[in-house]
Amino acid sequence: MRYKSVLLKVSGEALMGAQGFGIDVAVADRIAADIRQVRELGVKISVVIGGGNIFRGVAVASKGGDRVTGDHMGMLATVINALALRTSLTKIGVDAIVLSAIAMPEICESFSQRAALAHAQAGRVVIFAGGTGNPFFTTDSAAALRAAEMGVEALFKGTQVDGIYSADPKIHPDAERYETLTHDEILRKGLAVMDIAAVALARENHIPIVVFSIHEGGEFARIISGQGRATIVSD
Ligand SMILES: Nc1ncnc2c1ncn2[C@@H]1O[C@H](COP(=O)(O)OP(=O)(O)O)[C@@H](O)[C@H]1O
Ligand SMILES: O=c1ccn([C@@H]2O[C@H](COP(=O)(O)OP(=O)(O)O)[C@@H](O)[C@H]2O)c(=O)[nH]1
Repeated sequence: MRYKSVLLKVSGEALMGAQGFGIDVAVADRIAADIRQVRELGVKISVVIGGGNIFRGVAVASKGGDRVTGDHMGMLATVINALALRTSLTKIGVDAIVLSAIAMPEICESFSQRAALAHAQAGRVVIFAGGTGNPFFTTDSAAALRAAEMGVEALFKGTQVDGIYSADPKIHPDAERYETLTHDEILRKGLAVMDIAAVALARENHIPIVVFSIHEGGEFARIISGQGRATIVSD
């Protein structure tokens, strides 16, 4: 096994499936099954979940609304997604817990590094909700931050595309796909698959980033086992 402990960033958009908004339970169930498969390989997993399927702060700001309020709404969206993923995991017998960066004790536990490490040690899949808890950040940055706090061996970004390309492959179908890159190359070439703050934080903490398609069932386990299709970023 290439890694023994990883953090998986699940894009909010992935959860909406073909319906274009919200949560497709069948997709959440499939992602949960992928997580269970990797867990069965003996890998410790924690998860940061996005919120873009429900709300993005920039969408409010671009229509003349207040960015900070928009970001608060976006962070709340990640909590909704985290609860859905926990439900899907619990249903298939995987013990999972949601820790939120924004306190909402009636709904889930609040994040602390201590609690997160204790739950992981107890064998639970820890789902981090609420992003970093601060506006003007993204859940990619939250993923790099939690990856550093959990001391994992790699940050897996499960997204809409199967790796990092020389340009956005959705806009430029002829873009070249990279097998490997360094953090520096992503920043230097301005590759937009992950935000700059997230890549810089991962670089500083020497955390490899693995970008792969979350839409391919079983791909997470294949990559962990050294197969599959992904771009691996390391220093
Ligand atoms: N150089 C690039 N390589 C790969 N994907 C890119 C690149 N530039 C832009 N993208 C786009 O970035 C998207 C992933 O970023 P983002 O929308 O933040 O995803 P997520 O919702 O998974 O966090 C991909 O769906 C892809 O269309
Ligand atoms: O630390 C964070 C993480 C997220 N957000 C807000 O939550 C939204 C949803 O997160 P993101 O866009 O990262 O989700 P994804 O792209 O993974 O679906 C963002 O647009 C921001 O408005 C935020 O304010 N701070």
